[in-house]
Amino acid sequence: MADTLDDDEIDRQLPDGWERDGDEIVRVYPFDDYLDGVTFATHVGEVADEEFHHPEIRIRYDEVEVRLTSHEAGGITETDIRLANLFDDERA
Ligand SMILES: C[C@H](O)[C@H](O)[C@H]1CNC2=NC(N)=NC(=O)C2=N1
Repeated sequence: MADTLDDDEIDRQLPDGWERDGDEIVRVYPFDDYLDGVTFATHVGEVADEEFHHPEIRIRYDEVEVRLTSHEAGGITETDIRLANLFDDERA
């Protein structure tokens, strides 16, 4: 099981655009078109399933919110940081 990161490690490793919210990291991705957000959410889901590490995804009419935490570890781990970067690549 992965070890959780401490506060300093999280602050140092959090990718640009992501914020910490308790035991989760979160990013909101804006979209002009609702279906572009839906497509992005699908790509996030595909990456998550490939990596077997699953975020919470909330699709709103003009944005998609993605939340990551490592449930089994009980906090934020390197896996969450890695997935955050992978999701950002899907947006690029
Ligand atoms: C049983 C447990 O859900 C699985 O081992 C995997 C699936 N996806 C997961 N996703 C996340 N975010 N955290 C986990 O600990 C996790 N565990």
